[in-house]
Amino acid sequence: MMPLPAIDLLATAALREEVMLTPKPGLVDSRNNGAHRDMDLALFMQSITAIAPWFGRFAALGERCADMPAQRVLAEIRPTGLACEQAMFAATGGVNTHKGGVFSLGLLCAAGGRLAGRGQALTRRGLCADVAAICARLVATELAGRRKPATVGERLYLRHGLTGARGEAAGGFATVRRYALPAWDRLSAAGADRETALLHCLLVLMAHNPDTNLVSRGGLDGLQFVRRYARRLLDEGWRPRALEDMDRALIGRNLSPGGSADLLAVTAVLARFPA
Ligand SMILES: CC(C)(COP(=O)(O)OP(=O)(O)OC[C@H]1O[C@@H](n2cnc3c(N)ncnc32)[C@H](O[C@H]2O[C@H](COP(=O)(O)OP(=O)(O)OP(=O)(O)O)[C@@H](O)[C@H]2O)[C@@H]1O)[C@@H](O)C(=O)NCCC(=O)NCCS
Ligand SMILES: Nc1ncnc2[nH]cnc12
Repeated sequence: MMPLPAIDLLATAALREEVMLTPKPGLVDSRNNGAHRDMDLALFMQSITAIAPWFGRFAALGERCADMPAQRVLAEIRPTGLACEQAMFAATGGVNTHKGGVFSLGLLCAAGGRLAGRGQALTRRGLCADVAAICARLVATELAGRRKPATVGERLYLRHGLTGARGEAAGGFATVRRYALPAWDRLSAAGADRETALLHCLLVLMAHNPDTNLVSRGGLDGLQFVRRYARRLLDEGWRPRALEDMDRALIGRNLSPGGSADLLAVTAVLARFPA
């Protein structure tokens, strides 16, 4: 059994694999820029190159915080997260390519460092439980307690009660664990190729994930449109051509499921580990 690459290398590889996966409805890929005027494949690759070294820092920080109570860890790693975000913005000329990806995958790398620091094997359950413990108070402290929203996510919480990336992390990536990973395991066991399994997982995520990007661009109707479309393809079966049709439909509505794209990268990392 080959030893697993370190979780920080898996996170970087997952971001590259996600953006190269094609055809992804509404998202940047090797075929087009989806519903985006301000970013393309080259910019995403520049963003990933800038972010990559920071995943190792998250993991090293996690190892140093291995014995710290989980609820204190976020304050320890947030400055690194914000610095990583700044490195991303410097590389992209201020375009938000991976803000959510930095948050979700940074937490996963920090959790991996904490488990390793405690001499524990990295498992899907252990990684997700530690992320949930680190983020347990995040929604209450950063969303519920805020009156003046500073970001899209905070505005959508006040307006619709959507918790976005924070809620997904506080739930230990529940959408990934309940829907995407079972789909991945089922397709992999059935012999599906990796690209087909990833595209299927993206549809599963789009069908279930309350993606704040979709709501900020198209309101709750936009989110519902994408969820229903994804569920129909999952029910009827899909071919790449059907995804190209869905891509045209989302572009026509300026809809981009960026949150689900991030969770696909989270799925690709967790899929490497035993349950
Ligand atoms: C904790 C923060 C990251 C929270 O930020 P915010 O208050 O903005 O909260 P969210 O709305 O939750 O959005 C953050 C990004 O997370 C992705 N996302 C959205 N919904 C979900 C979900 N349900 N589950 C998981 N992830 C979700 C999404 O990111 C992706 O989409 C962005 C690109 O799409 P685009 O439409 O282009 O976005 P914009 O440019 O903003 O819109 P346009 O102008 O183009 O129309 C890209 O970010 C993808 O990654 C959401 O955007 C933050 O406050 C924070 O703390 N950051 C610091 C990092 C940190 O703390 N790290 C510490 C842990 S190591
Ligand atoms: N491929 C992609 N296109 C648009 N937004 C994204 N956010 C993360 N991955 C993305």
